[in-house]
Amino acid sequence: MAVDKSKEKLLEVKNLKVSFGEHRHKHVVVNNVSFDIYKGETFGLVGESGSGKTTIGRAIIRINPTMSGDIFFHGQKINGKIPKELDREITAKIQMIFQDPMASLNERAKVDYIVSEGLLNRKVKISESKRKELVDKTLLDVGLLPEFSSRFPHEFSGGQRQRIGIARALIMEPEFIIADEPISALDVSIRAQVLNLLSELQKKRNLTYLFIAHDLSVMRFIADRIAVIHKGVFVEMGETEKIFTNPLHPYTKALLSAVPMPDPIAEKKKLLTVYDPSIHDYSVQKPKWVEIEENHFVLGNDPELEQYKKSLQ
Ligand SMILES: Nc1ncnc2c1ncn2[C@@H]1O[C@H](COP(=O)(O)OP(=O)(O)OP(=O)(O)O)[C@@H](O)[C@H]1O
Repeated sequence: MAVDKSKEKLLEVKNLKVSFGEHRHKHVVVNNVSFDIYKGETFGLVGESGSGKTTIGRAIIRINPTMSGDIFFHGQKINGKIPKELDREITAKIQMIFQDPMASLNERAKVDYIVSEGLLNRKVKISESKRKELVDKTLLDVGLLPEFSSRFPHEFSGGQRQRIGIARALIMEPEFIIADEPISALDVSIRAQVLNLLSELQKKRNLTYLFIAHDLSVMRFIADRIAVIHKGVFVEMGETEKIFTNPLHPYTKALLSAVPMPDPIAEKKKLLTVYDPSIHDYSVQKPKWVEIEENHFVLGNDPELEQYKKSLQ
């Protein structure tokens, strides 16, 4: 899907910085990141382990405080101090699906409770019969049977548990879902099913996704646009097919050439052999983030940008 700029910008992230630690121990892990996500699209974040992808997701959902920059949802600022009413609204409208369905579900609670926990915490209560009806419907929507609601998480397979995680998000009727490596902890044989489920739900419910993954083949399948992040900084952003067929930044090229490995440390080591950040000489001029062609952004200093431009001709 090409970017349709006439569509509403659902989420706008402007010059976002996130840091951890205090004073001398402070380290910035997301540095000056800007992007928009249009309603109905899937925006992918790719980059190696530790590059800051999850931190961005958690900043949007207000788990991580932001150091500077702005995040807007439907044009309303949602980071920093915000009115209670807005906080409540976005708590429902923005949901997250987590990587590890084995760790993210409360083992001692039944599916019925897990799936409707968000509803129970809401200010406006719904009737018990309506709640049950919603749980049943949502379970069906994610391909599970309503009678599963009286069971405990350990009675399910990894794929089914991830479906429970998806149901828990969906029941809140969100508009925007942050899917943080939602299939990477699953058995290879069922990854496609869960990915297809997410695609179907997106169409049926007009959902917008921020999809975080380090596996590029997954990204190519699911994302309309992607941003490539390296050490907390965006190095390239554009339509997925364009990035795959015409990567400009050397880090993007390195990512595309490296086959993903299950062990993040091994993957990092391998990437280091194909991408050496010291190739960039930023001592004279700091790199700029520019739109090198329509909807295609890249980071570079003037000589690099010149070279990228030439390679597009
Ligand atoms: N709560 C925290 N306190 C301190 N440092 C943190 C915290 N959360 C994340 N970090 C650090 O921030 C950096 C970015 O981490 P983040 O989890 O966002 O990366 P990621 O790209 O999502 O990686 P992964 O794919 O491994 O989840 C890492 O160096 C990490 O150690």
